[in-house]
Amino acid sequence: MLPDIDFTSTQSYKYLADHYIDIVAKSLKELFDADDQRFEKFSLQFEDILLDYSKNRIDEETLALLIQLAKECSLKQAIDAMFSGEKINVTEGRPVLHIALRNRSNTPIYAEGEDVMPEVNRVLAQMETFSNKIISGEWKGFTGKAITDVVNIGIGGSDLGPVMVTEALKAYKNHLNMHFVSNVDGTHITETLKKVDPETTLFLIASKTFTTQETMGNAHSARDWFIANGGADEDVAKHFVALSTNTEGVEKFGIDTNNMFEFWDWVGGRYSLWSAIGLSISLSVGFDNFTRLLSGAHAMDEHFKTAEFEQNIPVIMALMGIWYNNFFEAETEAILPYDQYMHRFAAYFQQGDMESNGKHVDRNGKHVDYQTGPIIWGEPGTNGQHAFYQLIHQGTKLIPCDFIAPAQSHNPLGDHHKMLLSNFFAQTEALMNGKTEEVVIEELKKAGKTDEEIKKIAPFKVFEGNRPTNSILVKKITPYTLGSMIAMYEHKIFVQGIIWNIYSFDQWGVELGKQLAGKILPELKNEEEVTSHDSSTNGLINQYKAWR
Ligand SMILES: O=P(O)(O)OC[C@H]1O[C@H](O)[C@H](O)[C@@H](O)[C@@H]1O
Repeated sequence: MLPDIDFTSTQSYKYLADHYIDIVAKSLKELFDADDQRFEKFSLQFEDILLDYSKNRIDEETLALLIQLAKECSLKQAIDAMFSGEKINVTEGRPVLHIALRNRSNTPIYAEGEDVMPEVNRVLAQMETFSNKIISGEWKGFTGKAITDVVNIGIGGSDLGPVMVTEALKAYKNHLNMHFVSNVDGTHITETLKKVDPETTLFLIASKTFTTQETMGNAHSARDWFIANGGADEDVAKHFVALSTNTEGVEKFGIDTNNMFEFWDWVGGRYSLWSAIGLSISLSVGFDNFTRLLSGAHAMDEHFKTAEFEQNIPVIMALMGIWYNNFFEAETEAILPYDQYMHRFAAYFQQGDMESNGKHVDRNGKHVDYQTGPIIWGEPGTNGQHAFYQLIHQGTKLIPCDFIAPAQSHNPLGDHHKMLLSNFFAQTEALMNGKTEEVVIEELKKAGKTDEEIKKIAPFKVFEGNRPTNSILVKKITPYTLGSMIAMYEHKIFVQGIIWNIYSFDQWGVELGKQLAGKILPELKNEEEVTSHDSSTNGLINQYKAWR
C-alpha cells in the first residue's frame, strides 16, 4: 500500500515554509562565502556519476528538513512497495515493475504471486538470439539478402526511449541503419520509406497496447508498401516483428506470434525501454551493450533502494525539485546535457516526468491545493546558450537547471571537449554568482565609456545570479552510465509523486483527445457540413473541408 499523506500538513512542511523565508533572503554567493565546505557537504558520487547539488538555494537545515519531509511522507515504505511488486498503479490495478526488467541479480520479483524473472529472462534470451541473427546477417529478407535497415514504428513510450538511447549510444553503433517513425502525419513514414529497400528492411511494430492509432496507421502503411514493392504475404514474417503486451492484437495485424517480443502490463509505456521495446537498442548497439544499459540501471535501483536518503541521489534530486516547485513556485525545470549524443534526453523525460506527475487529483481522488509536476524542457548545451539561456540568466522566472556533461568525449577532437566543458562549468558559475552593478561599471569604465553612457547601459548588463543548478558530471557516456542516469531520473519522478500524493503510473489525461479524434475522424470522411461541435470546432472543420 502506498502511504496517503498530505505533505503540506506535515511538521516538516511547516518548518520548511518558515525556513524558506530565511533562505530566500540569502544569495547563493552568500551561502558559499559563509561555508567553504559546501561542495563536500552537498555533492554525492555514485560509481562514475558525480552529482554536485551545492549550487542550490539550500543550507544544511534545508536539507535536513527536506529529508524529514521524505520520511514523514513514508517514502521508504513506498519504495519497498514498488520493489516488492505491490499494485501501486492503483487506478489501473497494476504493479510497477520496470525494475524487474533490469534485475541483473535475478532474485525473484513477484507480481500477483508469480515470479516475473523467468519470463523477463525468456524475452531477453529471445532478443539476444534475434539481435545476433540480424546483426550477423544470418537472418535473411525475402530475396535472401541480409537486413541493413531497421524501422521502429511506435509513439510515446514506444518511441522516445529507443530514439533517445540509440542516439545517446551512437558511438557504440554497428552497421545497421536505424529509423524511427512515430507521427501519424504521412510525411514521417513516407520520408522514411524513401530511404529504405523492402528487401533489406526490418520493421519493428512497437506498441504496448497494439491499438494506438498512430502506430497502427503507420504499421499498415508500411506493410502495404512492402507488399506493393515485391513482398508477398508469406514474406511479412521475415520483415515485420511486434513488440507488445497484446498477443491477440499482434495476431490480428498478421504478424506471426513467433515474431512477437512480449512484455507485460506491469511495465509502463514511458518506463518500457528496458523491455522488448528496447529491441531497436539491442539491434543498434548489440545485445551485450543492451545488457550493460540494464546493469547500469540495476545498480542505480540498488542504490535507490538501499542508500540512506542523505546519500541517495534520486531522493536528493527529487527533494531539490520539490523545494523549488512548492516553495519557490518554480514552474519549470530544464535538463541541459552538454553532450550532443544526448540530444533527445530532455524530450525523453518530458514524457517520463510530465506524463507521470502531471496530475491534479491526489490519491484520494481530491483536487490538490498545491503544485505537482513541473514543466520539463531542454536542449543540448551549448546550443541552448545561444537560444534561450538569456531568459534563464536575466528573465523573471526561476528555472532550476540540471547540467549534465561527460568528462570524457567519444570524439576527442582537438580542443572541442575542453571548449564544451568550459561552457558547462562557466554557465553554472555565472548563474550562481551573476554580475554585480559595480563589476559592470568597472568593466565599462575600462572600456572607456563616459559616466553618462555607463549610467544608461549598466542596468542591462547586470546579472542577479542566484539561479540554482545541479551539475551531473559523468566520467563517460557508456551504456552502463546512461542506464544509471535514466534510472536516476525515473526514481526522482517516483519520489516526487509519492510526496505529492499522486499516482505517477497512469496517464488518463491523454485519453480525452484520443476519444474526440475518434469521433471527428468519420466526420472528415464525407463532404457534409459539420454542426455537431461548438462554433469554433465546427468552423475549423468546415474550413478544412472547403480547402482540402
Ligand atoms: O505503446 P503504445 O500502447 O502504442 O502506447 C504509446 C503511448 O500512447 C499513449 O497515448 C500513452 O500516453 C503513452 O504512455 C504511451 O507510451
